Parts: sequence; structure tokens; C-alpha cells
Amino acid sequence: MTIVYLVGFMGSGKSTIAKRLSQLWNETYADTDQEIERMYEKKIPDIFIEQGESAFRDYESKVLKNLNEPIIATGGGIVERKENIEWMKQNGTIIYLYASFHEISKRLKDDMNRPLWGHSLEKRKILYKKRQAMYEACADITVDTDEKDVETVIQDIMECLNKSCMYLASYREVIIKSKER
Ligand SMILES: Nc1ncnc2c1ncn2[C@@H]1O[C@H](COP(=O)(O)OP(=O)(O)OP(=O)(O)O)[C@@H](O)[C@H]1O
Ligand SMILES: O=C(O)C1=C[C@@H](O)[C@@H](O)[C@H](O)C1
Ligand SMILES: [Mg+2]
Repeated sequence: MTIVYLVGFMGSGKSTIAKRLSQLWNETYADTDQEIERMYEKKIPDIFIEQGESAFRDYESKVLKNLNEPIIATGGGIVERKENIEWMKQNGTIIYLYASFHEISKRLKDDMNRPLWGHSLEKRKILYKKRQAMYEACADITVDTDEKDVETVIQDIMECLNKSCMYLASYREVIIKSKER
């Protein structure tokens, strides 16, 4: 139980929150989307266009298993593969950043860098509903981010982690061990 995995729909704030947590905890973080773009030297929309979603999911699973930073922002579709959920469960704590469809729409507007957000409103809503059930099923902790600024979301995450004594104990151990090295 050493890694914090942030999951949630596109625009729920995984990348933003991972970066902020890493500053606060003075720990490194990784982002599966950024890592895919770095490793395969291609932008995500280009991977979708040239190789399709299935190839992207293969890259995503590979990248996830190669990361061991203490804080990891995942891509919105990480839950599409059961093996990814199992991996995260075995290696850390899964925090689901919840945001309503309305809130996500406000944040992303007509973002062009997320291929699956480029679909029709109806398709976006169907995907949102399907995914919501998937995030809920795998989450150890759920934090509602609606109408909360980044710092408030961070505070809520810290509170939840503090309540989760089991996690905190193991996390302290990791920090102590890494400082002894
Ligand atoms: N709590 C928040 N309140 C308002 N805006 C936010 C909040 N968190 C993130 N944002 C904004 O929403 C947008 C999307 O955030 P971010 O890229 O962190 O989402 P994500 O969950 O990583 O999405 P993806 O799954 O596509 O990688 C950014 O413009 C970011 O500044
Ligand atoms: O929700 C999704 O399936 C995606 C979310 C993004 O983070 C990227 O991983 C990509 O655009 C796919
Ligand atoms: Mg992101």
C-alpha cells in the first residue's frame, strides 16, 4: 500500500492534483498520459487517430506497470482494463476524484486534446455514466471535487488519508525508509 493512484473522468483534476500533492509532500509524481506521450513520442490524439484506442490502452497498461512514483495521475480510461484496476489495488490506494458531468463540461468546454471528449454530447454522457460506475467500484477513497478549488480538494484528500490510518501508517514507513536511504 505505497502508491496513491488518482482516478476519475477526464477533467476531474487528476493531473492538477497529483502535481500539487507532489509539491506538498515533497515527493515525485508521474502522469500516465504524459508518460505515454514521452515514451512513444506522440501526442495522445495522434495515437488515437493513427493507431486506435486499443493500441493506446496497450500503451497505458504498460506504462502503468512501469511507474512506481508515490503519486500517480492516471488517464480517465485506466479503468477500462481490469488488469489495471488489479494492479493499482495491489500496489496502492485508489482515490477517485468525483466531478459531476456539469462540472466536467464547465472545465473542459470543447477541449480538443481529449479524443473521447470530442464526441457528441450524447456519447459523452453515455461514457460518463459508464465510467462513473467503474470508478466507484474500484475506489478506496472518493473525494467530491464539484465547486471546490484545488486547495480545498487537497485538504479533503488529506483528511480522508488521515482517517485511513492503515494507509497513513504504511505511507509514513515509506517516507522514513526513503529518507534512510
Ligand atoms: N478543482 C478544480 N476546480 C476547477 N478547475 C479545475 C479543478 N481541478 C482541475 N481543474 C481544471 O480542469 C482542467 C482539467 O484538469 P486536469 O487536466 O487536471 O484533469 P485530468 O483529470 O487530469 O484529465 P484527463 O483524464 O483528461 O487527464 C484544467 O484546466 C484544470 O486547471
Ligand atoms: O477517458 C479517457 O479514456 C481518456 C482520458 C485522458 O486522460 C487520456 O488518457 C485519453 O484522452 C483517454
Ligand atoms: Mg490528466
